[in-house]
Parts: sequence; structure tokens; C-alpha cells
Amino acid sequence: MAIRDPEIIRDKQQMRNWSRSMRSQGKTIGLVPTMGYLHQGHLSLIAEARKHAQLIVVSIYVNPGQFSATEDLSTYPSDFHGDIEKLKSINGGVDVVFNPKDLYDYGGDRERSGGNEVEREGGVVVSCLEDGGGGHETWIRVERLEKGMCGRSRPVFFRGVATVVAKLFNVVEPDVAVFGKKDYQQWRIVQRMVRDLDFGVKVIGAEMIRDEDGLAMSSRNVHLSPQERGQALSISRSLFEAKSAAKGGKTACSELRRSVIESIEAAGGKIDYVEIVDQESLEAVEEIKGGGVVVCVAAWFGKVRLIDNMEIHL
Ligand SMILES: Nc1ncnc2c1ncn2[C@@H]1O[C@H](COP(=O)(O)OP(=O)(O)OP(=O)(O)O)[C@@H](O)[C@H]1O
Ligand SMILES: CC(C)(CO)[C@@H](O)C(=O)[O-]
Ligand code: BAL
Repeated sequence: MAIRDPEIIRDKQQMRNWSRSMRSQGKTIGLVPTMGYLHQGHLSLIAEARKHAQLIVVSIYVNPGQFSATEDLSTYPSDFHGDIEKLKSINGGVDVVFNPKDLYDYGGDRERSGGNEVEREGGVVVSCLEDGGGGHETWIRVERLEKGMCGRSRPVFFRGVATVVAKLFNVVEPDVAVFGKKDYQQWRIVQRMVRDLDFGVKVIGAEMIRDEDGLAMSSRNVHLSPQERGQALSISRSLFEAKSAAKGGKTACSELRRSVIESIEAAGGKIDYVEIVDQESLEAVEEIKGGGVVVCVAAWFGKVRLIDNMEIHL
């Protein structure tokens, strides 16, 4: 297989210049936004993007704006060189890795703007940009969709995601962008933002990739101890069981929820939420009938918060 080095771009203006130049030559651009520490789930998004665009940009940026002060920004895993090696060896490679030094750097007075000194590996504790400001005060909120599930326990998460994705769209100007359905609520929020704000980007949701034993692939899995990793299998196991129970006629959501909660707790997990919601509106459903629902879970194993979900169509 041919090895191809991606071009690495760190400057916002240079990124925009590259995209505009490619578009002026009639090329289409697919964007895959990531926070790095790439795994097979990310690589599947790239394969999906390849089906829809001629050139592929992968962004690697751990966005401080979506973490609150108590969350895990300072320990979020990174391995930029490892990521590049993985990207080099995939079929067709990628064209550009956009790795901005700081997307929230507007070139002003760094002393006064504060909040831009995002030192993670250096151990400096950092949080969302709220306190320091970072010279940034514009946020996008997708008001209804962001309220439940992950939005309840991560209060700045979705405004941070929507805002950074809008910034990436404005800098990269892609035709298509691919998001994983593992982050189901995030995918729906980005879709809604694009519709509501008339971004000229087609948003594609790509299927979730699991490890062979069923665990949803996630960069944070690296922080699980072997014991926690074994216990965490209760999430996917209980979701598959819920799906077959529903298909077998157990369609009352309260019962399905209860059995998912019980299985995860019995394995030692701490539930953040288990919700059964409509796939588009993300509103709670009481009884699974004809339309598509998705069972969404967030649970803690030790210090690691994992999310997973299962779409069910009867
Ligand atoms: N297992 C997976 N299958 C499909 N897509 C995935 C999977 N894991 C992550 N993605 C997608 O990759 C994109 C980048 O996600 P991100 O870099 O946060 O990785 P992650 O594994 O979700 O990390 P974490 O959940 O630990 O933050 C998102 O669109 C996300 O939904
Ligand atoms: C979409 C995203 C790259 C925005 O920072 C992030 O939330 C992620 O990796 O899922
Ligand atoms: N994949 C979502 C990024 C986050 O949890 O912050």
C-alpha cells in the first residue's frame, strides 16, 4: 500500500488559502474533525469522507472550549506523531492534517486576553475559555437539543462543540463533514446547527465502530485499567440485550432502561444517564413503536466517563 505524507497545516489563514485554492481547481473537500489519539473509529470516518469528497482534511485539535474546569482536558490523551503514522498508512492517505496551535488565538495581547495558554502536557490546569475569555465571547447554542443527556452533566460541552465546529467549517470551508454516531447527540446538534445557520456543508453520520469484544472505540478507553475495561463491557452487552428484548416485543422503555441500568451498576459502573429517545428530536420515548429510537448511555468506570448507544428500529 502506498504511504503518503499528509501536509500539516497549523495556521488558520494558510488552511483557508489551501482550501480556496483547491476549490478554485474544482476539487471537493471532506473534513473529519477529531481531537486526535486516533483509533479505528476515526479511520472509518475518513473512509466515509473519501466516498463523498476528493480531498480529505483531518483536524486534530483538543478544544478547550468544550471542557469545564472539572473535566479531563489536562489528561485527554494525545500522540500527534502516532496519529500521523496511522494517517500515512491508510488506504489513499489524507491530504491535510489541520493542527491549529490555537483556534482561539486572534493575534491580540496574550497577557490581557488570557485563557489562550492551553498547556496540557505541561500539566497546567486549564478549563473552558469562560474565565480567561481568550478574547473570545461568541458562542453557538443549539438550545433544545443540547439540554438533555450529555448536556446535563457537561454544561459547556455542546456550546463548545458547536462553536469550534463552526470555526472549523469557516476556516476549512469543506463540502462535506463526517461525524461518528458514537457521539450521537453531538452529531444531531451539528446537523441542526448546519441547517439552522445555513452552512453550506453536508453533514454525514458514520456508523459506530466497536472493538471485537463490543466496547465502543474511544480515545479515553486508554485510561481504563484492565479490570475497568472488562467491567465496561456491561455497557455494550446491556445495549445489545435491550435491542433484542425490544425486537422480541418488550417495548416499554421504563423496563428496558431499568435493565440497562441494573446491568451496568451490577458490573461496578456509575450511571450518568440512560435514556431512550427519538433518533431525531432526542426527546424521551415511553414505548417503542414504529419510529427509530436510540438508547443512549453515559457511565463512569473509575475516573473514565464512557458513552455508547444503540439504534433500534422495529
Ligand atoms: N467508535 C467510534 N466509531 C465511530 N466514530 C467515532 C468513534 N469514536 C469516535 N468517533 C468519532 O470521531 C470523531 C472525533 O471524536 P474524538 O476525537 O472525540 O474521539 P473519541 O474516541 O470520541 O474520544 P472520546 O470519546 O474519548 O472523547 C467524532 O465525530 C466521534 O463521534
Ligand atoms: C467534534 C469535535 C472534534 C469538536 O471538538 C469533538 O467534540 C470530537 O472529537 O468529537
Ligand atoms: N468525542 C467527544 C469529545 C469530548 O468528549 O469532549
